[in-house]
Amino acid sequence: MDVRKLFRSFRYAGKGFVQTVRAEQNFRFHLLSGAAVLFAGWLTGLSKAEWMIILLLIAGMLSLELVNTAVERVVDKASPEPHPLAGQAKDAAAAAVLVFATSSAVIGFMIFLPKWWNLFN
Ligand SMILES: Nc1ncnc2c1ncn2[C@@H]1O[C@H](COP(=O)(O)OP(=O)(O)OP(=O)(O)O)[C@@H](O)[C@H]1O
Repeated sequence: MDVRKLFRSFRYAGKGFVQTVRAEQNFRFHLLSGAAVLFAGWLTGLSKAEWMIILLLIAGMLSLELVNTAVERVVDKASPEPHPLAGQAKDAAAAAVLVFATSSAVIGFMIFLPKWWNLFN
């Protein structure tokens, strides 16, 4: 196993993460939202299973946003001029983010709302 190659891959991944934080407002929004959900989870108190679901949703959301950014970059490079297929590729990637964000929000409310309800009743 080539350990240097492995570390190089980690470095490239870190670079991609930092570049996306700098360039993409949506990604910064999702990062902040994820941090807010973690804080809310800490305040509310979650079971181990609930923490695993929340962590999976946050990681999934951030990963999808990174892939969406990659699609945008590739499309911009491959098709700088407007083209219906280029538009469809970007719209499909954006739709993937929206589908995951919506289901994550619903699952998040299903976890948090009953706890908050019990807290205030
Ligand atoms: N090369 C293209 N050909 C056809 N339509 C495009 C093209 N580039 C972008 N579009 C259309 O414009 C929309 C917005 O694209 P754009 O790349 O500007 O995304 P954005 O939402 O502004 O992303 P960001 O602000 O994260 O860069 C796309 O979803 C697509 O419908």
